[in-house]
Amino acid sequence: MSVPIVRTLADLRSVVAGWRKDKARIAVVPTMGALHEGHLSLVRAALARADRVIVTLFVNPKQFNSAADLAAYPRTEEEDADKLAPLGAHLLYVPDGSEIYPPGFATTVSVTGVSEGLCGAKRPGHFDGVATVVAKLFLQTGADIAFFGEKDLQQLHVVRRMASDLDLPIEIVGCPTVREADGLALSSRNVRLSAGERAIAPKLVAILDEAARSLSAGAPAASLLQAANRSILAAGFREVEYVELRSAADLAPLELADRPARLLAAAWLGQTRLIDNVVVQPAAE
Ligand SMILES: Nc1ncnc2c1ncn2[C@@H]1O[C@H](COP(=O)(O)OP(=O)(O)OP(=O)(O)O)[C@@H](O)[C@H]1O
Ligand SMILES: CC(C)(CO)[C@@H](O)C(=O)[O-]
Ligand code: BAL
Repeated sequence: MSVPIVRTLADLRSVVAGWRKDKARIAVVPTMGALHEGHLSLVRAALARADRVIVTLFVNPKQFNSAADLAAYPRTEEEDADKLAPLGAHLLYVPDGSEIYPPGFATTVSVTGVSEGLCGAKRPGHFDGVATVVAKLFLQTGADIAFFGEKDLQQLHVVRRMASDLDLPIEIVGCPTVREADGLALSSRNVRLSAGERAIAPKLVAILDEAARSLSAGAPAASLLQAANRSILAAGFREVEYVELRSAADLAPLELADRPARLLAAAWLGQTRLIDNVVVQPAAE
């Protein structure tokens, strides 16, 4: 069994119209391909909540911050389709670039507030690119429910805000981060890590986990986050972009883990930028 692939909006709409006649509940799982177990976990979650699951594969130029990163982004469409088929995903939508950004395209969806800070501060325009393409994918698929990974936690919050602000009739579901046995969060860009870098990479989450435990024990964030920053550099990362404690509800900055929180970080390992985040249990009163 293979998964059917459609490349045009007209074909997508004709498939979806048939499903709608049957009153099917439709899910979408947006991706940029190079699928791994993290993506597949989203597809499984979608299959459990919907009658039909569309996986989208579009390497969105508007969300990249460098031409080199865009050019180097892994593209493995055939293998991706092979991975999806046994799961039972119903459709792979691989839009031609002109289906997403036709000539003259001039609209940007821009979410303020939650897009600012963290990755938003380091990747100017990134979340505008994400919000714009996700809005289009929601409208093109007409899905009832969409699945996103918590590995990209700020992205999940941006998408939730966008869907709510624009009254898009779609439920947004966040799914837990899938990790390698040593803790490293699965990510399509991990293939770029050298063997030496791969050995260092899981130290990011280990340092975050240890800091999260101290925060849950009531330690104030400021000095702890500085120490975590130094530990990440000492582990062999080249640069730390941020290590921040944020409220789990809305990603507002926190100085103490006095409510459910997340500890988020982004750091460069050689030429690869890794992001991760961990749950921080609130400190007891
Ligand atoms: N390890 C993971 N666990 C759960 N979901 C994940 C994981 N990695 C990615 N996802 C989710 O898969 C969806 C598509 O992400 P994307 O295609 O960008 O993959 P990626 O691995 O995050 O790649 P990269 O960050 O290198 O671009 C997003 O909702 C993302 O949060
Ligand atoms: C949501 C997304 C598919 C939009 O291009 C991308 O940002 C991603 O893969 O996380
Ligand atoms: N997973 C988020 C996509 C990006 O880094 O552009």
